[in-house]
Amino acid sequence: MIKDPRHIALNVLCSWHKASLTLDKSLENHSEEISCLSKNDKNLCNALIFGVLRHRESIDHTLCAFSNIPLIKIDTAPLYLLRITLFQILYMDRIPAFAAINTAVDIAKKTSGKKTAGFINAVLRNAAKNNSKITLPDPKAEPAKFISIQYSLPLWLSGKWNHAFGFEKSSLLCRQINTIPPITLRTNTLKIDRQSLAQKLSLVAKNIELTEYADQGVSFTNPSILIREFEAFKLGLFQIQDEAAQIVTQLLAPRPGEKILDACAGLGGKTGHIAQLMENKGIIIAADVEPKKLEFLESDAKKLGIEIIRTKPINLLKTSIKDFDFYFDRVLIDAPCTGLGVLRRNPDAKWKRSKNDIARLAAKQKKMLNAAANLVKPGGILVYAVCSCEREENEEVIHTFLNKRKDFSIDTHFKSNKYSRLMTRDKFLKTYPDTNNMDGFFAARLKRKSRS
Ligand SMILES: C[S@@+](CC[C@H](N)C(=O)[O-])C[C@H]1O[C@@H](n2cnc3c(N)ncnc32)[C@H](O)[C@@H]1O
Repeated sequence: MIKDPRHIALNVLCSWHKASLTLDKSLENHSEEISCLSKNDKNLCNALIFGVLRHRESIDHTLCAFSNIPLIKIDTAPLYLLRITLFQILYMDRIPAFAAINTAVDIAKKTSGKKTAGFINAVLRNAAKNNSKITLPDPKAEPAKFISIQYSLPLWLSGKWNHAFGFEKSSLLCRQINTIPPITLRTNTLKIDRQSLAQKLSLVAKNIELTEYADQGVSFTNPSILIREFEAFKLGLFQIQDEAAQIVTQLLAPRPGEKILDACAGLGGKTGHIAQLMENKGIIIAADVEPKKLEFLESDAKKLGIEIIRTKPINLLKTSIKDFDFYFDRVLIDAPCTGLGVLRRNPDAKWKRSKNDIARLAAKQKKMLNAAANLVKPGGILVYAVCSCEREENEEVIHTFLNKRKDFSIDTHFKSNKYSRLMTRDKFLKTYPDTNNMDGFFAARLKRKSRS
């Protein structure tokens, strides 16, 4: 079994790159090798994988200047080995350049042969010596290109953000996306209060803070052990969830005794929160097109002490009210989306998403919102949410919906002083990593007209 953290990082990145895998899946496929590493080596392996994915475009800009072979013609394994090693040289100060290069050459000999190892050695030594001479595009003349290289964003996306948000906001957003986010969780108030949980966490993590906008959130850094090994986790005292995701459920504002549909429940991050706000009284139907996710959700709900969830595998696009016994007081549709609002946590997505994905998912979101709307009772509430800041997946979905569905309107009467600063003038919830230090989310709270 491979024991070097750099070699394992290389394997994780190569299998992520070659197959249509998410980074999480690729990490899971290599979990046996990773679990045998010491704590320090695990941290290094993680830092290399995430670091390369965060800074890939900037690294490639430097590599291009020192490689006599165009990067597109270099095989995946040597290319990622170059990226991993250059990341260590440019962004980490704990490993001397010569040591990082020697290790890369050793790995290259094993994985790609002597000739490639020689090429890697030459490119890296040259890059280590001369990287300070590299220049960036002029931000005034080529703003999108500058953002793309300086902050490592694919050019199509830097162009889109520069157009949508302007140069300054895009730069701040990109800078924040490349930082390591705090870990945020939501207290399971069915079992413990937030203060007591924070106290327990202070034994195993640093920089414990109560979130400002989410009522039950706690954030922290530097866990001393894996989170799944926290005693509080094993006891079901919390669920990991970003502050923005918690606010979405606060916007739904479910009450005890109601009937709620979580139409895209996934692994149940928001379902658990709904149950808490309902004080474990009423009915929640947790639906998703992937039954495997619902199996996980069920076992997690048991651990959290929730008794009011019924799971239902459905394709929302092929569902009507006949598939349910009743209309719902509230429906949450946390729709499948590009995930471009959570690049800080999932930097792999920026290299796998494309412009077409935005259009394709926006079309699906419109259909799903319409289908979910048919399940809301007159006078009931429908919340649409996505973890993306793209207009096509945000306002455009809602405007298309409201143009067609005259039986719905934006619920302007809902008041929450606590997070009114996060609401736009049109009463949409919008969060950004740079301005709010949260994931980028969009949510709209809609109300179905009562029968007159
Ligand atoms: C953004 S995720 C939901 C995350 C979840 N609500 C949470 O907070 O953990 C979107 C979910 O929609 C589900 N989905 C995609 N297409 C669907 C469809 N046609 N019908 C029902 N669910 C669907 C996906 O399987 C995925 O779990």
